[in-house]
Amino acid sequence: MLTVDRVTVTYDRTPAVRDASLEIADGEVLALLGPSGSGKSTLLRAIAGLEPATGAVRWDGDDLTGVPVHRRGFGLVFQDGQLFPHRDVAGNIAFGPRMQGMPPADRERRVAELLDLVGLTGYERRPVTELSGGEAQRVALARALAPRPRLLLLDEPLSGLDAELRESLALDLVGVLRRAKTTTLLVTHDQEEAFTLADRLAVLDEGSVRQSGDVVDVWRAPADERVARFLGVTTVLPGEIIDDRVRCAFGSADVPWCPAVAASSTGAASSTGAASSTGAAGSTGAAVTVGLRPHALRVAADGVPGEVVARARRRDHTRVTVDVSATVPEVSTVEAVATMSEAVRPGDEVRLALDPDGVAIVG
Ligand SMILES: Nc1ncnc2c1ncn2[C@@H]1O[C@H](COP(=O)(O)OP(=O)(O)OP(=O)(O)O)[C@@H](O)[C@H]1O
Repeated sequence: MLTVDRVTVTYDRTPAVRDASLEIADGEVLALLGPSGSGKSTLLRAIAGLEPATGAVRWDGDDLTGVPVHRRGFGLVFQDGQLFPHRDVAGNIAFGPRMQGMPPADRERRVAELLDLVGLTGYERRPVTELSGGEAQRVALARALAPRPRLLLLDEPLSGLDAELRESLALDLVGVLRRAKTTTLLVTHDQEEAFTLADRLAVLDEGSVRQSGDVVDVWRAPADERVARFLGVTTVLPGEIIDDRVRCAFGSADVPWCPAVAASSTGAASSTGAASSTGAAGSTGAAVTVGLRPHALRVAADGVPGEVVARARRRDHTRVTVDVSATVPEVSTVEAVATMSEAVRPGDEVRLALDPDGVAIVG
């Protein structure tokens, strides 16, 4: 298990990482997510031993302060793979095992095993200068995994690739990490990548870890508005928990996962009701802050009325900005979605229905 205990990294007296603490259990993938400049790479480099830091980095309780990079047993993959250009694919992958003193026949077997794992069987003799960007990143991953690191550190491993390749390689990477069962820290600024690959998330902002936890828990219950907005929430408004449901100006939704649901329960068994009825007699409403992602508000036949002020086509839906100030004065405009087939234009009157899937409870 990796333990990062109050790590601080300072450049020219300005802390780039402040008092950061996190843990990664064996076999788990943790995504370190945060905006550009939030300190993600700096923290990864401190864990690797590439950056002087205060605080402690421990593996299974052993303090690694003073342990040089190559003796930590960690594998590293950066954005641009950084393969050895003068070695072929096999030469790159066999490098770590050779340094560990593995005999040639075993090395050859290990190289073949890893090429199979990353889907590049038969690539042994290819010069790395002739690989595509995606192939090069696969080789970089195979090279990092070859010495069987106890921790894999991935710093934006897919961000140099185009969108389509990125998406397919992210799915491949999930398979590779699951099969290799390697404990992994993944640095990314891309939420989708974090969601595809990680078991847990840590959100870094201005050098501090704002929140960490199970991916879905953090997604549904961001710790504050800043984290919520970073995780795709575009509308924040007041709400109330009544029974198992959250109610806000756009309607109500089942949120059985919300801690405030348990807190507001009067103890009476409350089955998950069907309709958005008002609270049962005796139930008390607990005030909460509701966060809505664009897909929480869908253009529909019924719902809160508003006027479309902007529209942008996306790959699989249409994103609309809707002025709802006449009906929901606390939020003047909201981001919402329409299907591709709905011909929605600026100036159109639409209605917005609440989709529970895009609802978060903030704080
Ligand atoms: N070697 C350095 N010397 C001085 N300042 C640095 C150095 N490396 C990083 N910084 C500063 O530390 C802060 C955190 O940088 P870092 O690269 O860790 O952020 P990041 O979250 O990884 O960003 P990005 O997603 O853009 O890569 C930034 O303000 C950056 O300018």
